[in-house]
Amino acid sequence: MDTPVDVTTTDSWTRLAALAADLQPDLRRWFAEDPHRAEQLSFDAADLRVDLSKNLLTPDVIRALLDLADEVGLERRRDAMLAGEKINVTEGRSVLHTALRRAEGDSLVVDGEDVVAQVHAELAKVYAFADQVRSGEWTGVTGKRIETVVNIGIGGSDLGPVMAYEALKPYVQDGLTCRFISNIDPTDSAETVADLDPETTLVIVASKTFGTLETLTNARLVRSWLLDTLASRGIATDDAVAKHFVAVSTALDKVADFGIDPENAFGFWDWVGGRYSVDSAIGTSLAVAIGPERFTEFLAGFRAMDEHFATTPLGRNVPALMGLLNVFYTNHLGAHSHAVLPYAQYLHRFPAYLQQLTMESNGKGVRWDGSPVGTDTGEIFWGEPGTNGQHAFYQLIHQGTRLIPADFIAFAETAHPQRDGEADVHELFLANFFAQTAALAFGKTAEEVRAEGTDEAVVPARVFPGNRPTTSIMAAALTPSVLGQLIALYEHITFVQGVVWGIDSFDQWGVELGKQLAKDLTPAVAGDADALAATDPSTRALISWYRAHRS
Ligand SMILES: O=P(O)(O)OC[C@H]1O[C@](O)(CO)[C@@H](O)[C@@H]1O
Repeated sequence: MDTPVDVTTTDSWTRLAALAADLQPDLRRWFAEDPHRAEQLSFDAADLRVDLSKNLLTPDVIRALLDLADEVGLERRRDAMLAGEKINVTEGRSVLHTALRRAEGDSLVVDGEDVVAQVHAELAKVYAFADQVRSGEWTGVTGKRIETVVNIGIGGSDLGPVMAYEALKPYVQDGLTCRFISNIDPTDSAETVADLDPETTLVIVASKTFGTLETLTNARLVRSWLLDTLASRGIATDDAVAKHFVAVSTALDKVADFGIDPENAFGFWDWVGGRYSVDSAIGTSLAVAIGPERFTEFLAGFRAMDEHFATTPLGRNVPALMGLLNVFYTNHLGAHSHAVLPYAQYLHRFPAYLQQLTMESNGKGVRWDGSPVGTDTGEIFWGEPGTNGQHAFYQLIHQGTRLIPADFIAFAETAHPQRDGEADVHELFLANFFAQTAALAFGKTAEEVRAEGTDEAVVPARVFPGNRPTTSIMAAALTPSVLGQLIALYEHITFVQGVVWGIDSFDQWGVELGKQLAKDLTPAVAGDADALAATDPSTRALISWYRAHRS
């Protein structure tokens, strides 16, 4: 195991701290003094156009960030990940989500297995299944074709599939719909199946471990709903589970224990983290919805970004630059959170997806060798689609006291071109996208406010300080390939930050204690007096209050 570099002891870290202390952000002046700024800080990464010029970047800061990458061995660690070295040290695993999108015929041998060949063998099974469902060859017990696919999973087994399904709605086959159940709140499953016909419903139970309480509970609830409803119609249910349930997991033995025929199960591998798995068989619901051809394009998009990340010199390498920049904001300029603002309604679940990707990956307090990190790690990712956010929280980004770097994402084309009189509505939308980053960067001075004849008493309230950093990401259209590119971009940004901080971005031990305690507390919640007595005073009082108030 490599010893992580303590980033705070590097020369470039010290230089960055000094640069940050002396930094007098002035985007108006920086653009005025350098007519090439926009062009020099805009990059192409696969089909994405990424403009970093409205960030608080100076040539000295860029140089120091690139030196930092050097000092922490970013390229070496990237190459180690891509080659399948066991860089997930706390779990002793390789980190090979990039192998999920390697081209057919490529080869990558890890522990004696060609993982790319394994990936394509499993993809072929997923595609054959998707084709059967889409063509109507796969039917339910009464011979009806499938109209609704219900994916039951949580975390990475839910957020990726639901986000991508929502993003790619225009590509979904007519007559097919996907729904998603994740929460153990019984409301989620009850509401989701309430108006479904079990005869035309297919359930995908998606769980890497097949041991997740929420997913298995929901799967049992939906199985009971399906069997009971069929039985109430006088339909024999002997084959119902086989016809209406399939599974995706790395634990195919547990799938069989649940009662799902392993023939109807799609596998993946422990070298894929849950939050990095939407492009594995975990994306089966998406593959059914958009079809194998589009799913292949989705994977090709990831691959194009992987190639950019793997081969582009760091000075033009977009995930590297964005990851390094995020470190600068977090550790040297005091930013705590990061907004992601897609100007695309179809990306409305993208911020939620990124929350798991970035915060489960980089919310760590020790390095991969167990030593404490000497600096802040992890950013709090959040966001909503534009323009909804503009009328809700942008006030704080424009005029608040906190520094909130923001990524704006937009597409040249819309799936729904419409006119409102003379106006092209997509252009009205894009005008907002362009306006917001300009307003955040350049602000409005007191003189400009006064020049509008504003009453002096309210001038301060109407000043926009500007110098609020943004990154603009654009693509021609939100296609399956472009979505894959966007996801891979953020996967690699997350990786870069993790390398700088010296942490294992691929474990998630921080979720375990709560799970364990929930299990331990279940008897107390159900009324076991001894179990209740063993809890702490606050928890005991809360559970007692609950027991006194339940109906
Ligand atoms: O796919 P599984 O094994 O059900 O896990 C679901 C999610 O739970 C977590 O392990 C966190 O508890 C995530 O990392 C994961 O995506």
